[in-house]
Formats: sequence, C-alpha cells, structure tokens
Amino acid sequence: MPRLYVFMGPMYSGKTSEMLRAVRAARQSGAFTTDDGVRKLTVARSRMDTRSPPGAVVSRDGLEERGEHVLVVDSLDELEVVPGGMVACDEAQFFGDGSLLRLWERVAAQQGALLVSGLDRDFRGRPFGDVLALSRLHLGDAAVGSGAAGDALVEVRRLVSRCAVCGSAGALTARVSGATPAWLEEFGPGKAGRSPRCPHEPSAPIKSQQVVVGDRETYRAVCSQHHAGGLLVRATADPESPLLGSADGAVLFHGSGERV
Ligand SMILES: Nc1ncnc2c1ncn2[C@@H]1O[C@H](COP(=O)(O)OP(=O)(O)O)[C@@H](O)[C@H]1O
Ligand SMILES: Cc1cn([C@H]2C[C@H](O)[C@@H](COP(=O)(O)O)O2)c(=O)[nH]c1=O
Repeated sequence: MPRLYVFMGPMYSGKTSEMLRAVRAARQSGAFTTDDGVRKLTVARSRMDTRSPPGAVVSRDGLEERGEHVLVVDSLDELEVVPGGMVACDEAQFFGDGSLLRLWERVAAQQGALLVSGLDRDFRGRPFGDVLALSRLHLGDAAVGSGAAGDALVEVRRLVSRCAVCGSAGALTARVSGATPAWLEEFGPGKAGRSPRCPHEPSAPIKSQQVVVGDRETYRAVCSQHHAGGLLVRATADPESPLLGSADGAVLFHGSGERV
C-alpha cells in the first residue's frame, strides 16, 4: 500500500526532526536496506538549501541523515524510485516545479512510501511550493491523487512553533529585519505615544521575494495575531537576541511600526 506522511508547519516547529525520526525508525526496521545494489531509502533535499552541511540533512535538535543515500537535487524528477522504496524529502517547499506532486505519483505507483517535510506557507502566509497541495490530495480536491495514490495511507501533521512575540502557539513564519539606528532613535523603544509607520528602510532591508534562505537572523515563528502581514522589524542590532520561542526581551514591531 502506498504511504504518504507530510510534516508541515512554520519554521522551528520540528518538521525536519519528525521526518528524520521516522526515517531512522524505517532504516532500523531493516525494510529499506540496499538490496542487490538497489537503494531502497533515499533522503533528498533541495540545492536551494544552502544552510545544511553538504551531503547531509540535519535538524536543529541534532538529528541527521548522512551518507550515499542523501541526495541534493534541483528537482525531485532527478530521483529514481524503486518498488517498495522509501523517499524522504526535506525543505519540500523549494520544489515548486511540480516535481513533488509527480514524485508522489511515482512513489505511489511503486507501492512505496513518501515522507515530506516542508513549509506549507511562506512569510506572507501564501502557499509555498506544492506542500499544501500535496497535503490536500487525499481530500479529493485535485486531479492528482487518483490511481495508486488514491488508495494510499495518508498522514498529514501540521506542526506549530511558539510565537516569538507572545509565546503562544505559532503556526506562521514572519520575515524579520533590524531597524536603522536613526529609526530607533526617533521611534524605537521608550518613545511613548508615537505610532509611526515603519519606514521600511532597515539596515538590512526586508526582501519581498518568496525565497530567501535564512534562519534566526531572518525569520521568526509567530501566531496569526502577530503575523502582521509577514513583516516584522526588530529593534535590536543583535541577530542572536532572545526571540525564538519566547517573548522575553523580544522587541518586535508590526509592519505598521506599532510596538507589540
Ligand atoms: N536554535 C535552536 N537550537 C536548538 N534547538 C532548536 C532551536 N530552534 C528550535 N529548536 C528545536 O529543534 C526542533 C525543531 O528543529 P527542526 O526540526 O530543524 O525545525 P523545522 O524543520 O520545523 O524548521 C524543535 O524540537 C525545537 O525545540
Ligand atoms: C518563511 C520563508 C522561509 N524561507 C526559507 C528560510 C529557510 O531557508 C527555509 C525554511 O527552513 P526550515 O527548515 O523550515 O527552518 O525556507 C523562504 O525562502 N521564504 C519564506 O517565506
């Protein structure tokens, strides 16, 4: 029976970690060991992801897959799919060329298993690549998902992180940039009674394109109340300031410039 497992959600929610845990369990079961030179387990990630060490997929909490079965590709069409094999795909949002959906069809046709870890939405809250579409196939709202895939076991887990502003559950990701000293001087913390519009002239301007590879210096998980259209200006020059998963000490501004 074909099997599809999707781990989606915002950054820092444990998507990669959960996927690697599942890959490890599958590997330890012995069901996917290379047989007669046929590789039964493949872990793939996008070449766009320049943060991970070469030839490896790693999670923030220290899990990793490394070895010949880890492939870095431009498109998932490059992957070979074998009967009964397992393919795990990290950073799946970067495969917006349709190859993620095609991969699922190919894996399902071979009665295999596909594990997917990826952002369902970009910083503005818009669908990112085909992760959301894949997660919905079994609901029958798309043409793909018929045939072998139509009979698949499907498990979709939407994980959440913690809002960097208020500490409650955060299912979205916002893009952050530091404010200029001049802006802070005029409108920053302690300047009560003012509600200026953010000048959007931070020292590192907030980029508007969908793909900007980055980590804590650029992104925070947030709840829907503090998503603010996906743009946050941080009033501190320290990219390592304590923002992740805690409201303590975090000085964040809505895109409108209002302190939150
Ligand atoms: N800066 C960090 N340092 C260490 N662990 C972290 C950090 N940020 C998040 N984590 C932990 O790592 C896990 C999430 O990491 P990961 O799976 O790589 O996230 P995702 O793939 O969703 O972006 C969570 O268990 C979280 O508690
Ligand atoms: C929200 C958002 C994220 N990205 C990039 C930033 C990171 O390189 C990855 C996500 O990594 P993670 O393993 O989920 O932490 O995606 C982007 O390019 N555009 C966005 O809008």
